[in-house]
Amino acid sequence: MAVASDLVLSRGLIITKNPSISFKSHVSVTPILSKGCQTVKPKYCNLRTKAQAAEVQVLIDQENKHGLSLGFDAVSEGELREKGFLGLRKTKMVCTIGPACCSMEDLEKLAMGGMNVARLNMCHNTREWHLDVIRKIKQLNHEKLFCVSVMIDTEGSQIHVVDHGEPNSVKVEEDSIWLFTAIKFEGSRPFTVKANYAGFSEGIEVGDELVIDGGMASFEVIEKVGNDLRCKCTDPGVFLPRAKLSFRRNGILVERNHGLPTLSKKDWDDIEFGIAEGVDFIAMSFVCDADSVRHLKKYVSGKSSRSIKVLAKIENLESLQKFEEIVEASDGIMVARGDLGVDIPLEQIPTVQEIIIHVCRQLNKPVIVASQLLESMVEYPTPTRAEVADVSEAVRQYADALMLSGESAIGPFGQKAVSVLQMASSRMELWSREENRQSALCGQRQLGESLHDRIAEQICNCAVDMGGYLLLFLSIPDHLNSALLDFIYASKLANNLGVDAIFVYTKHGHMASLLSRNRPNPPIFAFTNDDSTRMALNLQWGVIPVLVNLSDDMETNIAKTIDLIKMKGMVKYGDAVLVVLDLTPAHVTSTAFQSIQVKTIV
Ligand SMILES: Nc1ncnc2c1ncn2[C@@H]1O[C@H](COP(=O)(O)OP(=O)(O)OP(=O)(O)O)[C@@H](O)[C@H]1O
Ligand SMILES: CC(=O)C(=O)O
Ligand SMILES: [K+]
Ligand SMILES: [Mg+2]
Repeated sequence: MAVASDLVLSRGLIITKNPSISFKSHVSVTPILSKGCQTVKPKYCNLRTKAQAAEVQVLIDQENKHGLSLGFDAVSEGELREKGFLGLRKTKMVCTIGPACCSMEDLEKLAMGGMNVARLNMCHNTREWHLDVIRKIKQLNHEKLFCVSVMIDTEGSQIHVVDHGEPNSVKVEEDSIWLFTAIKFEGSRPFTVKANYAGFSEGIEVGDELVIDGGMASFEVIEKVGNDLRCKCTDPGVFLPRAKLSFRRNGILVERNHGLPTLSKKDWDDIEFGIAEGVDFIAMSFVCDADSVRHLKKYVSGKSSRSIKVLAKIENLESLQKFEEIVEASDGIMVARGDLGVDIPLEQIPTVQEIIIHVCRQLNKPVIVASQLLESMVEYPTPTRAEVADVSEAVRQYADALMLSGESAIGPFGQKAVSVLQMASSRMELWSREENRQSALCGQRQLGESLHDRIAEQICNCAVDMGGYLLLFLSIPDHLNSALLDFIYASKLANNLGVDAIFVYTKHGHMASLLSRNRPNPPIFAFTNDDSTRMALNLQWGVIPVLVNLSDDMETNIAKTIDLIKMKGMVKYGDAVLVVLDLTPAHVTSTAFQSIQVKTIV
């Protein structure tokens, strides 16, 4: 670790003359080589001398005195130093936590690899197990300065297999006869399958088709005995544990809602538990309408003073049919391709995904693409080329986040899977930026050379562009319109001026999300004094949430945050920052305090 002559700053920053200094592999410890040594990353390490380091110390003291401190997470800080502003990954990563990655060490490795949100699927494991994982993540956030949000994903009401007589998968032979029942049986009983719900066969007729997991195997119903179904295999395959059952008549899905509520008693218990443990997101499985989402949102906001975001999972036909109203009612969406593929033909998934992502952006809701992104990595240490193409396509479509399921929960290569997501998304983001730049070049030629001239030019260009956007966003609720225009404007300005970063000061994260919605090239640093806003913004494309203590005097806040970031070596002389204000001091009632400024670091 550091030697006596090194200056150890806050948050693990060390100024050292020793280039061979070795650190425990912890990203928050960043050696900054002082004068006389080779500088590792000159662009972002502009702290060279002890005098400057002393200056930083003064600033940190000031920071403490004025109660203004920057809660940067260790991973973004490290990534920024290493790769610079434009190198920061924009697409967020959600990892499902399971037995393969629930130790403190494994969670830390996933966090260091860039996991933004940890997902707990309440279908599996015990309350104690979930509690243990949540506490570990909170402890890591606290002790190691990570910023990993926690999501619980409800079990929901769905017909699935609870027992097929074997611990693992079972082969299904052509023409074999099987009994599907809701009655529990002891030990192994060949050719018998227990479903989780007594009414699973309601409305089903002889001649209907019973499909396993959207096509893993198919049967014809040949006899109905009470609630049980006797079936003959027509398309051989395999039963996996927890396989899902659906029914088709003349090739069309038999839609049945079984009278089951979207949230069962167990789901409500899990939600209570999540609220009590301070989770950041609740993902609602098998949503069928907007009302259930509104109901849960209202319930949660009445129960918790923190803002907990409710995400609706689009994973059945009903949710697909009403998805616009569901998107509007929710705080975000998950394209749950696993179960969706049980309800709709697989070939429709890619277009459905693209449409959902598009609508989510239109309505300004973050969207996660989930399931089977790197499925082969549950078993193998490298992905298939097709999987990398799928990940890249989701990134190109500008999804906010990508999710790993079994790849991290049960697979031995979870960290590798995270790094594949990281590399594939960074690569595609770079490509998309280049593509956008090329298409922008086909339009107006940039005339101005100085920043001042470019600002004047861009104001005029953006005013024209805004006309086009107005048409595009007519379907957006009225209350969003005026704010939207400001932030479309800000994002376009940021892209066209080539600023290095956008700083937005925000309480509830709304303006940060409006900026993110426009997918600007520079990263969006969202400074907020609300911890739950910070954790919620973790899911949004291109947003790096930073916890900060803000005073009522915004100009001083801006000056101080820029100073602190500069002294931390994260911006350098000449960098241009677009500063967007969305914090109206308590004593001001108008929105006149919303502003956009371009600041050059001096
Ligand atoms: N906490 C856990 N304990 C044990 N196994 C888990 C856990 N979480 C996930 N898994 C396993 O990882 C695999 C993928 O997990 P995941 O929960 O994402 O499945 P899913 O079926 O796509 O989700 P959902 O049930 O919400 O549709 C499953 O095979 C599941 O058995
Ligand atoms: C993630 C999930 O629930 C699904 O894909 O079905
Ligand atoms: K679930
Ligand atoms: Mg599902």
